Amino acid sequence: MFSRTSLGSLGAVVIYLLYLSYWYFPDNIANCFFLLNQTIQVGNEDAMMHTLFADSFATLGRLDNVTLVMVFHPQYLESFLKTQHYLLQMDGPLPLHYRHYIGIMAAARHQCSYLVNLHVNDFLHVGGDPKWLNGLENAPQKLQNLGELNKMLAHRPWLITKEHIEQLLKTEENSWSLAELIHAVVLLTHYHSLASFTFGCGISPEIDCEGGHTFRPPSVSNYCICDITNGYHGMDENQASPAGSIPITESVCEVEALMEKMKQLQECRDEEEASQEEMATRFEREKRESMFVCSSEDEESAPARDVSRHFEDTSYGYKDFSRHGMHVPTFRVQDYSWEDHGYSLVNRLYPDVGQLLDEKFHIAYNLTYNTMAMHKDVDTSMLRRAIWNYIHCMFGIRYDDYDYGEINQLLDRSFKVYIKTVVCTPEKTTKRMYDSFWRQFEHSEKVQFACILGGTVGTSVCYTSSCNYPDSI
Ligand SMILES: CC(C)C[C@H](N)C(=O)O
Repeated sequence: MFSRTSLGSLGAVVIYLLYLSYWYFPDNIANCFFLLNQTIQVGNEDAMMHTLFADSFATLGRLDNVTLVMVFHPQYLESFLKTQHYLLQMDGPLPLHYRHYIGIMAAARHQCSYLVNLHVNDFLHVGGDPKWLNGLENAPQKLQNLGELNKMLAHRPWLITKEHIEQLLKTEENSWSLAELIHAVVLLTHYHSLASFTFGCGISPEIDCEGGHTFRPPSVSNYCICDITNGYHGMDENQASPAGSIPITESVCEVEALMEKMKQLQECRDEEEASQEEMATRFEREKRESMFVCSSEDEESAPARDVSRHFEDTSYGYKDFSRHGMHVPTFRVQDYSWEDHGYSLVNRLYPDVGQLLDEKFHIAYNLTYNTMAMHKDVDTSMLRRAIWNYIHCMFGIRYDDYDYGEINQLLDRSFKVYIKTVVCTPEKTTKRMYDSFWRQFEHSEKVQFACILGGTVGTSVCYTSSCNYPDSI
């Protein structure tokens, strides 16, 4: 997949650089919501991790913070990098500068200046016209036409209709071919979900990028500098207990209580089965309630000026829809599924990508170490499924055979606030939200959860967009 030229020596250079940075910045690497060097042993002998770092470096020409955080889950990272490499660098319908520009448009839609900046550099590097970076109105009409789809995919994918797709294919002069459009849709969704991952883990810019000076000055040594950029300006009630305002002893019990609930639900599952009507009602209830989940920090804010120029209609977001009491239609997964619709459509028009995405979704869904915080040998499938289905539920996607009553038992409010924010308004995620759920879980488990989020966001948009393509294709 990756260029293997001198990969061995390149790998050695990367590891050496990492080793150096480890010694240069002890305790100060605040690349995300937690300190990486406390949790990842960069110098350990994990061969897969080394290979991944080297591959990532060879492909991207740098080792970015997304890779450093995602490497907690090497299997997922490998699949993620492979997909991204394919989308950005391998033969494909769209020219290279278009691909990066679409990445910019998608990341900007979620106000993710971290990803925007990365792709601005790449865009220029592959010969993109700097004028386009002054705003979407300076880009070719063909890309401007994609703005509407970008907006809907990011915020309300269920509103996309066959007409939206046809429009793009038909606009005579600036029309998209089907293959180009599929490439664009996959890029858009890839970057929408990566924006969720980035904000969900609080990933900050690399040291050499704008805003990337992440050293912690001694005066603010009790919290990570990225709090400042997230609007968390000082000490608060959480200070006494790093895990949140609930004392640590209580949050330890939370893990046990959650495990106990999982056990009870398993027993109930074996005993009684709710009727079809009851199951449908439970889904609708959960979907309705999910619209009203919001955090106390949820305020209106205008998108950062420098990022908003890459898209139009800045006021359009997920929130408008819930505030105005609009309705998210229900899609039964039996009628609209990635397996039956998305996968084959993507594969037909952009060979291999369907396969790569499918693999990524499967890894995200099935990834387990059978741990829950300090507990080992736990079957976590029930919890992971609740998370997966809850996210789909927010997008109106229903699994007939799933009892949505389980969600309320397993996911508490602070957890739902975090999920909802990361999925629907990722730019509003704060360190406080990150800290206040699953207080005793490992950071790697929270990152794992962010991978699941990425997987499901991608799947959701595929579900809803794949069914709207013209019959003729
Ligand atoms: C997301 C986490 C609860 C997953 C868990 N650590 C597992 O290995 O399955």
